[in-house]
Amino acid sequence: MLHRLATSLRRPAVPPFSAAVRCLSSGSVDITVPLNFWAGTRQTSQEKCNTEKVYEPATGRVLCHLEPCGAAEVNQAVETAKSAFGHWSKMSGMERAKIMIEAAHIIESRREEIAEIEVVNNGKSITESRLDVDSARLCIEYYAALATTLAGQHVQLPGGSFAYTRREPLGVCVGIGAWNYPFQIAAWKSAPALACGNSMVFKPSPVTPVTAVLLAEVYAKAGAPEGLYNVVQGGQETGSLLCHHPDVAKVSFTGSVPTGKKIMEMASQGVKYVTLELGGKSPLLIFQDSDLENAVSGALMANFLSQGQVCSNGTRVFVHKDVLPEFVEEVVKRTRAIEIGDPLLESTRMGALVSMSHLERVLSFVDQAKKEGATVLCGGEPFVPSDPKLKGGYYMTPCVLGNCTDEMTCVKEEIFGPVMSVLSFESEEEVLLRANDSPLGLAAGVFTRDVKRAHRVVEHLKAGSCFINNYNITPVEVPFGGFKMSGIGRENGKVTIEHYSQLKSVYVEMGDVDSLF
Ligand SMILES: NC(=O)c1ccc[n+]([C@@H]2O[C@H](COP(=O)([O-])OP(=O)(O)OC[C@H]3O[C@@H](n4cnc5c(N)ncnc54)[C@H](O)[C@@H]3O)[C@@H](O)[C@H]2O)c1
Repeated sequence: MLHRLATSLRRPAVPPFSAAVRCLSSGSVDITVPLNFWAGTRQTSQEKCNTEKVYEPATGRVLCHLEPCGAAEVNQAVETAKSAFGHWSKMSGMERAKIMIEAAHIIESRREEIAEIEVVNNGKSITESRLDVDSARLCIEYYAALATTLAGQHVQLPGGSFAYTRREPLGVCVGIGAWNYPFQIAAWKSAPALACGNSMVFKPSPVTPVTAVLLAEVYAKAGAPEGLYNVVQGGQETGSLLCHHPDVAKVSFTGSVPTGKKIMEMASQGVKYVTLELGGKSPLLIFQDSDLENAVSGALMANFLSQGQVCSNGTRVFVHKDVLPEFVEEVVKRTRAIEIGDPLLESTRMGALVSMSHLERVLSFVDQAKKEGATVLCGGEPFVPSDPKLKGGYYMTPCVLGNCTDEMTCVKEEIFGPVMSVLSFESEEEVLLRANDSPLGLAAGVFTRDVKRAHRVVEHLKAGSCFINNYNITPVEVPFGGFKMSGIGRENGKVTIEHYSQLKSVYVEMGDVDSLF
């Protein structure tokens, strides 16, 4: 997911924070500092016996050991968040905005450092990682500006009486993140939460624990009160402790549909607010009148960013039968040309998948597709880079599957890897029915030169984010979220303020009480 490329490709105006940690190389990083953060500082966990290995996807090396937080640590983090809430929620929007803008400046100055560490932990290319850091910064800037605009309403009532509303924060909010956009997800959740006056305890995925704690350091350095944004590490047990915690007012979750259902269930026990950003199996419709070069570019953007590990990916590519041969020839040619390898190199366009088990899962979807009658037009194989230090990394060649039909597993299930399924269609009516035939509805795209068709098609697509003549562009000013089982609530845009605040109505009597008794 990208925000506007043109603005985001610029270099930061401020020099990097620390030259000493710049220009990391794959296979050279060991992380030994504690990865939990609360009460304004990094914290070690007491659960030393349950440490888990965290890997560097580019090399397969162990990068660090994760110390999952148990009940005692979760309680401490929530307690410190509660105490910060008391102070932060009383501050004016302007005061909060000042600290958030400072955090954005720090991110800009540390852009390269954060982007490189994200690459080392996640395996995506440095080019994409920089754009993720920019998106995180822009999100914080955007909500800092909105923090200054939060206000209630005044309602005139009979006899000079009146009412007013106050937009108030919820309290301690929990963020639980997926591993595909670790730093960006942490920012997309914390920025609106903090702007509204909440505090946050964030739990990153145990696969990518490293950069959420950098964000904690950034907020602290920017002047946030101690405990405003905290990080607890761990997997489902830690997550579940957070969801059940009586002092938590809201859970904002990004991850898979099955986990999302569990989160909703747990939150329901405390009648807590939830935001769910879940999986997708989105359609991309390419009509016969499309600008084909742009349509091919769009299909590549819809499938191969972050090694295909993007929730909104348009993996069901429906192409009108009249342009199918031409489309397939070009998309295969350009997919074969994607440079795979060391994600820290500028020339790399596709890095490593996040883990060995995930790579194996994605490859098994390709095998299954072959068994079900799809044709592998290119890729779908494990890839071993020539650089010896990358031999243990989790690479595969990006795959285009042809001859796909709607019943195939590769067309029905979220693969979450670099695998594009190409399907043929004949009419608008038919393709709309097929595109909407999914329990998921995160995103959808259409390529056509016919402006009426574009808007007609979008009106009928059952998806939260629709793209006309582009794909996977996510400006922070625009709401993002799913229809159907792809989620509840929105991230980004003005509307998200409503998901992190509540209205209090205040009635003011200017006359006497007109008592019935
Ligand atoms: N809609 C979006 O914005 C969006 C963005 C990114 C990823 N995703 C989705 O995320 C999925 C991939 O991410 P993943 O593999 O990390 O997902 P996941 O559901 O396995 O895990 C997500 C997070 O939930 C935590 N978790 C797992 N079980 C839990 C439980 N019982 N209680 C509390 N927390 C628990 C994990 O530790 C992790 O932090 C894909 O389906 C993808 O589409 C959606």
